[in-house]
Amino acid sequence: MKKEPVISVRDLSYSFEEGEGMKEVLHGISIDFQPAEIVIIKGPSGSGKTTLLKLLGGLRTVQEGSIIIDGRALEKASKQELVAVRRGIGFIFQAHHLLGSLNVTQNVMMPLSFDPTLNAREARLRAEAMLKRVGLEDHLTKAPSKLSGGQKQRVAIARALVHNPKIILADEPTASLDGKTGREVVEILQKLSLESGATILLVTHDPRILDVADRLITLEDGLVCSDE
Ligand SMILES: Nc1ncnc2c1ncn2[C@@H]1O[C@H](COP(=O)(O)OP(=O)(O)OP(=O)(O)O)[C@@H](O)[C@H]1O
Repeated sequence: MKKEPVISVRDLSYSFEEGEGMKEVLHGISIDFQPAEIVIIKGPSGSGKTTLLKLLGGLRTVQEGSIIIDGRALEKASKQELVAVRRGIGFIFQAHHLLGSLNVTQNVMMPLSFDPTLNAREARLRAEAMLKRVGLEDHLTKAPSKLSGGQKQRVAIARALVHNPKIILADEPTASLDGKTGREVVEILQKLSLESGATILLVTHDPRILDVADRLITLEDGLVCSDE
């Protein structure tokens, strides 16, 4: 039996305003992503990787074509539905966007604040358990500014995964890290996705982490030029 894709993209095009006109940067992309797949999206600078990831995460509006996530078409979704889609996704970005005014555990608790079934104590215990899984049990009450780059990125991973998302979108998660630390961060991500069955889409230029992928997609000039 064929599995239902978690994300289905059809004939997706996207343009940015440029001067008086528009510049198309994605030209009719069609791809399916399956449950529990780890997919790396690579390609030259400017090929449209980040734009694609942002569209998939509901962070940009679909202009042309279709994106279906868990049966819901983003191009037809209301603002409220888009918020619900975004909350079901774990985002990890190069600049990890940790809040400096909150400690490590409080940062990881943030996505749980939308879950009405959890009280604050349960949310804290969940966040602490997640931080333990990424090896940060000794840093629970520290300010993010007191952590190394690799540790901050592990906090960002814990925060992205604490609400058990089915989809994790990561944009250059190892870009600011040295080779060894970058590798560790990606291996943690891989281990956690194997445990939870989440689909991971990871945009990267980092050749050292390509082997964690089940599937490698190359974008060039806004088109999928290989998918293997
Ligand atoms: N906010 C924006 N306004 C106008 N043009 C943009 C904007 N963001 C991206 N672009 C253009 O869209 C194209 C695709 O950009 P995108 O960031 O998706 O590429 P990328 O493959 O992720 O690049 P990189 O590897 O350098 O991050 C580029 O030509 C870029 O200049």
